[in-house]
Amino acid sequence: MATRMDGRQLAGEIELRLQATIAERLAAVGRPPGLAVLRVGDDPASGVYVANKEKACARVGITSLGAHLDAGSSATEVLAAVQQLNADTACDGILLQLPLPAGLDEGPLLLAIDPEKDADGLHTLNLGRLLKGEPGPRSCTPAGVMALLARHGVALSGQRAVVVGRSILVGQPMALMLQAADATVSVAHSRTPVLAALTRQADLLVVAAGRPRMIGSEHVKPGAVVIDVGIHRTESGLCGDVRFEEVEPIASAISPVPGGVGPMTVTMLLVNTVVAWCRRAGVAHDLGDLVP
Ligand SMILES: Nc1nc(=O)c2c([nH]1)NC[C@@H]1CN(c3ccc(C(=O)N[C@@H](CCC(=O)O)C(=O)O)cc3)C=[N+]21
Repeated sequence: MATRMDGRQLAGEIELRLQATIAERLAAVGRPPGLAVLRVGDDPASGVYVANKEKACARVGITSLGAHLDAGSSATEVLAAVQQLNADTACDGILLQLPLPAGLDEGPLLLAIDPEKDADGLHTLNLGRLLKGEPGPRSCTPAGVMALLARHGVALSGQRAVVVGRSILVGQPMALMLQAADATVSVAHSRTPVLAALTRQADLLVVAAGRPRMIGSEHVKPGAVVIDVGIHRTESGLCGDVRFEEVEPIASAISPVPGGVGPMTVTMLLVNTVVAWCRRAGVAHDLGDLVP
């Protein structure tokens, strides 16, 4: 039976660290950290995530500077909101909640975010920093996966890792972070021939394909570590990209949905915000084990 990789537990522990980091530096900086979640329209799933992020901010002492524009907003209006947050000295982190309503192109809007306030790590400059191994905010979901692996003592050097999914949000930065940790990484996607033949070679399997319950026992080498990044709302509740009940008996460790990667994503967003707050104030932080 596999070890369950409990993201809620680890997220809670990191939140305690953030709380202490903030409290110890509050006098030196002179104001609390601020995180703006910029939401456009009313995607119902986004509503839940935004609410989770705001609650987490309140727990650790980050001020939420939420901005909610209506679904019919023009690109110019969203851009103006981003620029206002860039200029706001009380704002250390900006997250543009995706997906945007149809008709709004996320590309130029993500590029408009001040890279030093890019709490999501999705700006081209920060993706480039990751590619080159330079410090900077890292994409929250893959950074959360790395923290979960470290916490469970999963050694990556010399291991074969397979990432299923090649999105800019998760798959691509995940592959780069695993390579930086000396894993040998393959990236599979919807056009990969004989997916199971590849995934069965993996010592570490990270599934971020966005297809409910697509990965089963036939895809997994006995003893592998399996990370499920998917989250889907179905009639029978939340599920991931992995058939948990099928894979758990053969894996050595597995992250559940919910309670695995999701809470870690939120926590890494807070970490990026607190690190940016320290950097902008010229104060040292103690979170270097979580983001470079
Ligand atoms: N710019 C941007 N950055 C994101 O990081 C981003 C985004 N847009 N758009 C949507 C996705 C999705 N996402 C999640 C965050 C938290 C949970 C989370 O807290 N999940 C809990 C349960 C949540 C529930 O109960 O519904 C868990 O897995 O245990 C899930 C998913 C961030 N995303």
